[in-house]
Amino acid sequence: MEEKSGVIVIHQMRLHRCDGCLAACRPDRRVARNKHIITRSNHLKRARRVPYTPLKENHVMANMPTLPTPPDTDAPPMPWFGMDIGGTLTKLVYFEPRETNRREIDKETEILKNIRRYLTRNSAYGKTGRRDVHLQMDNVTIRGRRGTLHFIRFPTSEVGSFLQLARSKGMATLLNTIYATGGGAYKFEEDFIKEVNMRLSKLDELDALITGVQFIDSMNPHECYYWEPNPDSATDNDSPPYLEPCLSQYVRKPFDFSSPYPFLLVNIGSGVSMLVVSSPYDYCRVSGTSLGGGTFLGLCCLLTGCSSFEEAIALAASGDNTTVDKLVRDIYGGDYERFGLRGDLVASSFGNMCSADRRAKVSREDLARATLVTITNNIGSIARLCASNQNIQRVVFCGNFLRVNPLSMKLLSYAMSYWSKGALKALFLEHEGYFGAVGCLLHYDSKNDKQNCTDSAQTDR
Ligand SMILES: Nc1ncnc2c1ncn2[C@@H]1O[C@H](COP(=O)(O)OP(=O)(O)O)[C@@H](O)[C@H]1O
Ligand SMILES: CC(C)(COP(=O)(O)O)[C@@H](O)C(=O)NCCC(=O)O
Repeated sequence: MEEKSGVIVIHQMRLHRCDGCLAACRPDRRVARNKHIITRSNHLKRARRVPYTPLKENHVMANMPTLPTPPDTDAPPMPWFGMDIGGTLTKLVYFEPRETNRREIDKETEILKNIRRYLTRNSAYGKTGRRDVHLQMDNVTIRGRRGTLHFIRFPTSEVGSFLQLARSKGMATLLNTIYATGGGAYKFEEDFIKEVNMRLSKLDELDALITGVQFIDSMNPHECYYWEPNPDSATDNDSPPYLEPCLSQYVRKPFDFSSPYPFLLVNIGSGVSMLVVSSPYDYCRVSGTSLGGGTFLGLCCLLTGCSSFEEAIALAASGDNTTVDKLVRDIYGGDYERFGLRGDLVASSFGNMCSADRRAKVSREDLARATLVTITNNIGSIARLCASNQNIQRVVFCGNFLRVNPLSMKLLSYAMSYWSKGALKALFLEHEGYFGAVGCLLHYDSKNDKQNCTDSAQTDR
């Protein structure tokens, strides 16, 4: 750990970018492809910077007329997947090509057809797997192929069931390697080999995250957005920022993210990582906190007896944290004027729960709301400190904690703007928690398809 211009730097990592690792890489660059992939043993070392053409110049925006891109004839056979096995959720991104070329039609097996049909015709898989149909992206170009990205998630605790399903669908006969990231790519590596004879080619989760963010943003003009109080609504300046009268005034607006650098990327997954992204090819992790989405869900389950994230969010949406939290006015009887602390600000999260009387009266909804406000505000405070220490104005929040959670997004928007006196802007991304998996998909490499591996094994013999 070191201190740099007031910021505690815990793990400093530089984004590596090999010339060939991105989806739209040119065939003549592919020779250099795996040279710089960060492995487990070296991923904490600062990676060498390599020349790299920024994504925006390489990728075609979905809504713009494009010149036909010649298909990449060396590309691996379908199916193409990217996987992020996180602390709570596993994210799977599947690319479905729009057209199948003759070579593929000839080679397409019943197994591949069945897998395609199974993935794209369903939106639920077993009890817990879900396809986020609303996030589906049509007209995406990867390695010269046009197609659709499908976004699928399931709890990481169900990896075993996923492997059984993969085996029953015959996936291993088509693929022997999947690009994967997240802690689970290490933890479950052996299980993938044992259960389905599939190797995981592991990518660093923060590299994959940033690659995914840049790619999706370049493909989706509506990816980035922010929340702002509607100028037409009657402003209620007296309403505390964390209660409905204030929050209900916020409306969602698109943000033009075409010149984003530098920005702070705050990934709120089970835990939280904060990265300063200085250019398309340069980032470092400046901070993090263990109080993240996992903490919210864990505490909510303990305090309210709820059993899912959706239930916890629904409870929080109808609760009131002021019965649980001690406010400035509970301590001062009003504002703490000298330091500009309004009486309705939270002075001490859960501070009222020291009282047995108050505990006896508190509702599940109020406890859920206080948990959400506590976790969200803490992340907001750390993000704000990091951004101001680094002289950054744009703070981009992502991760599945923000899924179906406009309350936290509005709270973060309010906190960023209020505490920085309007200098900081909170931004959000539509594909919330899927960027790591997308980063993996973009790494898809012809070396790892079944055919090529078999060929090289034969050559070795
Ligand atoms: N269906 C869900 N089940 C569990 N947690 C969810 C769900 N949807 C959103 N979340 C929230 O998202 C967090 C996980 O976010 P994610 O970005 O997927 O991180 P990770 O990679 O650590 O799994 C959870 O801790 C929880 O707060
Ligand atoms: C270890 C992690 C990178 C794992 O990522 P996750 O599965 O939570 O998305 C993340 O949980 C994290 O950064 N935790 C905070 C550690 C800290 O800085 O205190």
